[in-house]
Amino acid sequence: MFDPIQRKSLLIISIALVAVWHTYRLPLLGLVAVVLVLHAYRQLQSKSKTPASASVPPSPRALSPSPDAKFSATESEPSTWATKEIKKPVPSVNGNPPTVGPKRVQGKKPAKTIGKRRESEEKIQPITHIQPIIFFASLTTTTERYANVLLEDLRAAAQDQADPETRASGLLPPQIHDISYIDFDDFFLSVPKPPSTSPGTRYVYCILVPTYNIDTVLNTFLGHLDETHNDFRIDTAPLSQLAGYSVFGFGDKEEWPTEEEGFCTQAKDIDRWMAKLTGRKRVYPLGLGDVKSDAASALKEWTKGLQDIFSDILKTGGLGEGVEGSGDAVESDEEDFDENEPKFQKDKAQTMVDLEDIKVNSNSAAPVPVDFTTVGKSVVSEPTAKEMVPKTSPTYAALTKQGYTIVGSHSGVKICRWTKSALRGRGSCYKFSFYGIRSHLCMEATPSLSCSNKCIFCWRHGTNPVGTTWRWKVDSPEMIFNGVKEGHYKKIKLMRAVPGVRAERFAEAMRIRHCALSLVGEPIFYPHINRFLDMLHAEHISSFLVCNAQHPDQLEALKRVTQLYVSIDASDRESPRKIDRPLHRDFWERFQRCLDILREKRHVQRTVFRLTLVKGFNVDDAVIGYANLVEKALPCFVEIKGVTYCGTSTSAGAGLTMQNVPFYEEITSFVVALNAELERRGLGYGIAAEHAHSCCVLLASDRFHVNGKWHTRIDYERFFELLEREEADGTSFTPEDYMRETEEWALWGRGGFDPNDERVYRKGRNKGKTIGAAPEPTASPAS
Ligand SMILES: Cc1cc2nc3c(=O)[nH]c(=O)nc-3n(C[C@H](O)[C@H](O)[C@H](O)COP(=O)(O)O)c2cc1C
Ligand code: SF4
Repeated sequence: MFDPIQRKSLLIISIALVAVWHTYRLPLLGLVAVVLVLHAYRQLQSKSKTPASASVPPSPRALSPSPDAKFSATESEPSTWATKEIKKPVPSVNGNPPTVGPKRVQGKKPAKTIGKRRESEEKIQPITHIQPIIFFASLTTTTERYANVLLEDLRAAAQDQADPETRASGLLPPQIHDISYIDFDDFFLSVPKPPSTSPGTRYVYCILVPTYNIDTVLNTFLGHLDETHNDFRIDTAPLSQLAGYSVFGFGDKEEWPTEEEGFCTQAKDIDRWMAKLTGRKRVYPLGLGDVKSDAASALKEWTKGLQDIFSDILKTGGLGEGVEGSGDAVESDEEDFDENEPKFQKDKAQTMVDLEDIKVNSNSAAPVPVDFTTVGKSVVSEPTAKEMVPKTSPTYAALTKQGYTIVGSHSGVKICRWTKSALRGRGSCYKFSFYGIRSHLCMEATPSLSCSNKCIFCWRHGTNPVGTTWRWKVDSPEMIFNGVKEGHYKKIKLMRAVPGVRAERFAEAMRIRHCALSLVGEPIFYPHINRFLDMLHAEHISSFLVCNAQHPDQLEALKRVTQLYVSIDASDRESPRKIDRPLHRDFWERFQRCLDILREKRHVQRTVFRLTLVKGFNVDDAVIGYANLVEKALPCFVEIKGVTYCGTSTSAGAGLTMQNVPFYEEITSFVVALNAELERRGLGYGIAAEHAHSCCVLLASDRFHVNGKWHTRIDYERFFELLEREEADGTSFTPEDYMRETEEWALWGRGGFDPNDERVYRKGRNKGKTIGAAPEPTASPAS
């Protein structure tokens, strides 16, 4: 067959192959083994998926006779997209809806990227129309009745917008569905597609439900939501294409007085599941109505809030950034949106820059130093003056990172943790117990981020500018006033998506009632503070102004405020050096002059000493010293509060640790001793109220003890009436003219927690120890 030459060639090739084999056989065998193992592994894996899918919990509707799922998880085509007629509920034996079937998920497993794809689709397709869809469940027709009221209201709102000019966008007439008669998969497994003629239409689910502690369709519905979220084959947020959702619950407070006892629990659960399924698209907070009292009015308010949000969405094309809520059905109520949590602390060391430390470019015109403590009333901003907090400065970055909204160049606003707490029905700050300030109606702001002290316990220290003179550009009070309000409302609006926010409180919060001028810095540092106060009062916003007793001229010139505070952190000349670390060399003289001014003002303004006790610094043997100060200024009130530990390097550098935070028992012992000393001197004070949660106690002058009762609260409307009368005809008034009786629960010995609020204990805290326990080691001083 082969000639000798060919045979020889073949032999050489064979020998060469054998040689190659011997050289490379080990790596080759290894490669083959790896390929075989990988193949076997894949086979095994695909087999093991079958039992896993079988382990998905059976649908609660598994016994239902109608198994026709209309949509697969990847394709959603509504079968009945026209408004459905409401069918009368047909009572069922076990409450299960007769028409709904087991969830059938067809096709491939939708990858989690579907959500992302949808998001990108959303971006491409701007929202032009909002289509509200009302879902309700009702066994004894109450909720159905209210659902029809909502239907009419939304229909009227859509009608109002039916202007030919605005037809290109707007609110569409609502649709309504009885939860008992829909196929859940049509609406709660995926979102109906917008009509092809109007691809910018997006749906908002408005869900109205009662609560039943017996088995009803609501259990089935909740089961579906749970199952949809937990079905591994379905995107965890398959309803994220909605423009949003909101839930309103009806319950009976006579039988289930509190949420802990079961009031509206199923509405709360549905709200949480919907947060998960929509990817946290709660457009408006959960509304709750008691069918025996306020259901109609609460629903009206909720409806109005919804309509406002619809307008916002149509204007802005979406929900905005929102405040993240976990939406976790179980855990979300545990969330703490405390921006003041020490989570920022670790970055502080890097961002600690005092404005004084920032070098001014030597080529630029240096700001003209104006000694603000001697400056005349009409301050004109130097054209060459620098901005106090320029947008490019590290101070700006640090403050905004901490949640401040910087307004103009030297003012700021921030919503405090108590405002958030009150929005969630969890209690207000101590100023509610003592003076009736409801925290969700309170704006915390300052027209001057600069301060003339460097207090060791100021948790903002290092991020706020300091200085003894105003040498910056001055913004107009109008600009500051409008800016802080806008900043505040924007922050409040972001709270609407936070789990647990109450619809009624959210609605109330959209009208500021109080302004705590105490955020950071020194408000009377601002040259136009009086004009700023006029603006607050003109809108019936009460003013609580805190100053640090370092600016006597400004204090003297200050017009009426609702309540005037002076921070007192030391009882003798030496302590302030260690605690407040004032920048003024004549700080003690300034302080003494401020006390004299306060004494003069005490029959015109409500004057308050705020004592912050720092164990080891200003508590021991300080009672006599503080009593001397009280005797000098005779303030209307003395607030005594334990320092809150902030853990900054500044405080640590000053030797402040958790050991310096006094226990509540230590505060109360101090208060009792101070009170005894004031009594011994015949000054006429008594212990009026307490807020144990904030480690705060209130001593009050007997002027506010009338007919055997403390009157530490404020009648705000009366204050504004008197103020307007004074402005009109010069009739002066005194602090006693607008006092109100203190609530029983706030009195000394009662703890000071409003029984109408929900008490939330942090994990691991002993409920029984709250009164008399150490304060939370957070960096959030109630201002
Ligand atoms: C058997 C029964 C159980 C109820 N359970 C609760 C409950 O746990 N929590 C609650 O807030 N209200 C509860 N309610 C009150 C109803 O939620 C309330 O009456 C509601 O308006 C009923 O709405 P509907 O007429 O639309 O069915 C219950 C009522 C009944 C009759
Ligand atoms: S802590 Fe201060 S800012 Fe916050 S609610 Fe109370 S008074 Fe207002």
